[in-house]
Amino acid sequence: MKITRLTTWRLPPRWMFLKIETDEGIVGWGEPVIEGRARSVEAAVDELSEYLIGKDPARINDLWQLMYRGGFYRGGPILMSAIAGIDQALWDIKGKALGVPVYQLLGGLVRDRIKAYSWVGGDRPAEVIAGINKLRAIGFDTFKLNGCEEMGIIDNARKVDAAVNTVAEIREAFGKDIEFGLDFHGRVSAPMAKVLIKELEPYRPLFIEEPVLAEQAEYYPRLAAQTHLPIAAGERMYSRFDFKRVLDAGGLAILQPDLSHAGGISECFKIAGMAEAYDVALAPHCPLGPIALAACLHLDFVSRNAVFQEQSMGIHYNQGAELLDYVINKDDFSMNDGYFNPPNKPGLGVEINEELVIERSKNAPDWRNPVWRFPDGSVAEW
Ligand SMILES: O=C(O)[C@H](O)[C@@H](O)[C@@H](O)[C@H](O)CO
Ligand SMILES: [Mg+2]
Repeated sequence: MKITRLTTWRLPPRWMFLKIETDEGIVGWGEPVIEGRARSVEAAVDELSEYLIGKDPARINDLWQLMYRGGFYRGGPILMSAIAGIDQALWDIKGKALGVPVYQLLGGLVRDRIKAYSWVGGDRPAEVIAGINKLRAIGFDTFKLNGCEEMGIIDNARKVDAAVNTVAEIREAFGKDIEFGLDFHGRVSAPMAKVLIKELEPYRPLFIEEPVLAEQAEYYPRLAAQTHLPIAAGERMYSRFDFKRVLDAGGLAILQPDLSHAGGISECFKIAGMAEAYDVALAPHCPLGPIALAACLHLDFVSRNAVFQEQSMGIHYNQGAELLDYVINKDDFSMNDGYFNPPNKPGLGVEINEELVIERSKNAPDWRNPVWRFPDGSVAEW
């Protein structure tokens, strides 16, 4: 079999789908994208296609190494997201050619279902509580919300109290009937993370995500030493070589590689094994679309240390399209009691409505995240 063509479509809400065609008619789908830099990743996929056209798609390991090492420069969000989407599509082709779901090619099921969690948008306590109630009604009992709004490098007690108050009101409203992670979203400096985490301890959130930015990873062990709360990070790390440093340094209880940013299934499968060796849990990051989610699920179903799976149904970013809008076999992604079942169809198990993809790509938004500024005019982390 030979790869004949790679085609990308940027799509609402902020996704990009890749189709890889072969001379035997088998097609693979992937989701290479960096939210807000879709056109850069699209250009990277086009450049990498020079290594792929005419090659055997079954040789995923060799093609991965060629894309990663062949261009001298490597790593980072753009190149690793392009490689990630291509890798997903190659695994899709391999599974379809052999007539088995990708998880079978990675050793088979390690569990029968995987718990899902859902984002709850909004920053006012009342909005968050209303959002949780809506999602509980469809079976979720585990959530993630922003831990705070923008936070100055050294900020005041009122800002800290506002963040803590939202959490206090959630616990007040739901007690321990629900669990929630708090995503600091990299908005918080190391000094303020110490203060915020201390004040949040009594409310026992399930985890604190990106308490500081990945480029401040040396603070993860220091923050972990001061708190009992599990610390999670990984969406802005892009390869085994990024993750090996944080695993060696310690401090992270949960790794959150994104299968559309960290080199795809091949790379994240290795990262999952590295994490298990350090007794670190795996919770793949996935605020994106259905192909990215399917790739995560295949990894969840072969990784004993996978604990819960992010998915974007109802996420505040999905303006203009919802998680399963482009999927024909929607039922395969329905949840029971807040759990996903294994994707059992050959390949990734996602049947894409290509006609709709082509149609909706005609007016794809060029999504950008908001740029926040402090009252003094300086740029704040979003
Ligand atoms: O945990 C999450 O889902 C992420 O922090 C998410 O909010 C961001 O990755 C967002 O997609 C960036 O545009
Ligand atoms: Mg996050």
